[in-house]
Amino acid sequence: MVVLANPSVVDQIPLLPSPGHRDTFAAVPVVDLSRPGAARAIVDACERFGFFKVINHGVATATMDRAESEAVKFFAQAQAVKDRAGPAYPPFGYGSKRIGLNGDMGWLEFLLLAVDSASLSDACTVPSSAVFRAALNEYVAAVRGVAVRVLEKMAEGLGIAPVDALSAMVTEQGSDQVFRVNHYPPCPAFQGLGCSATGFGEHTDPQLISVLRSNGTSGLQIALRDGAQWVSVPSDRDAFFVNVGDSLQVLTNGRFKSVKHRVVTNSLKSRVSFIYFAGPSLAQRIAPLPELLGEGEEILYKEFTWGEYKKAAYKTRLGDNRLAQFEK
Ligand SMILES: C=C1C[C@]23C[C@@]1(O)CC[C@H]2[C@@]12CC[C@H](O)[C@@](C)(C(=O)O1)[C@H]2[C@@H]3C(=O)O
Ligand SMILES: O=C(O)CCC(=O)C(=O)O
Ligand SMILES: [Fe+2]
Repeated sequence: MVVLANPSVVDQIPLLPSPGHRDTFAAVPVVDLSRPGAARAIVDACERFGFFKVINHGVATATMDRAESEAVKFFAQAQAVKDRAGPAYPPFGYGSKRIGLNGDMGWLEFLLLAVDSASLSDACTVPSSAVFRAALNEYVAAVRGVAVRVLEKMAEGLGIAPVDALSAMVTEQGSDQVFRVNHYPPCPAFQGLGCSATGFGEHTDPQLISVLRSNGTSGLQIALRDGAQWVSVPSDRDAFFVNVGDSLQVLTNGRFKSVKHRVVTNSLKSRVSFIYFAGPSLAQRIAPLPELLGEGEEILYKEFTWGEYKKAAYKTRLGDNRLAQFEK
């Protein structure tokens, strides 16, 4: 007989097939940010998968380790203490199991935080520990630097001038940057049954790009062939993983794919991930960049601002196709 750890809660979380060795995505595109071919490699990966791994990014291991160990300490606190840092919605803070406001549930707890310029927004006092905050601020400044370099290389690879054509959307005053720390505790309830609890259900990220770093526990999966196949991304705690978001799909008129991804929980090990979501200012117009349109190329999307898209996105469920309502 299988005894569920806490049936009332686990029962509300959808199940996914447990990943097997054959699902491993060994061919994750790897972009070496220190090499001249990076720009071309980024464009190629964004066209093929909307996803790639970044190595030789220059971020100190100590910066990543410090942020991770402080996050582990935060999540190890008593539930009542963590709840004082919540709720996550609206608009920022600690949350557990509920993702968004529309009924999505996952086997995780998280901190959802606003970023102003290159550090956590002072308007949000969570997390309150000065040591944790300092560690996250150092990490956020570094990962934002990686996002900016990736967007610069992307512009170069796409042949768009100036070099900051894309990155300026993130560095300009008022850009809408979000930082998320996810903790997926082990979920042994379904061990041996061929299924696992969903950590974070399938979705695309609405922003331009997201830059993810996790501890050594795998769980992230991406969809290939328009969702026909799910593959597991081998974890690499020294690398960053970049997702193309919906807004970048629109700016490139569908040339770059906003990648569907999800997280499957591990029955024995906990996963800790940091995700920096690079969004533009609310007023930023999101429409295919004229420089990227071929002669006579059909424009696939109605025009909108990031603010309009974000508002619409927050009314949707996680797995919804949020861009559908903006297609022509
Ligand atoms: C169900 C939801 C959670 C989300 C807002 C939404 O209504 C649809 C988009 C979701 C998402 C996915 C990527 C990021 O984790 C996130 C912060 C974002 O910008 O869009 C989440 C939203 C959230 O958790 O608030
Ligand atoms: O935690 C992860 O590894 C991915 C989570 C994610 O996709 C998200 O927070 O949008
Ligand atoms: Fe995501």
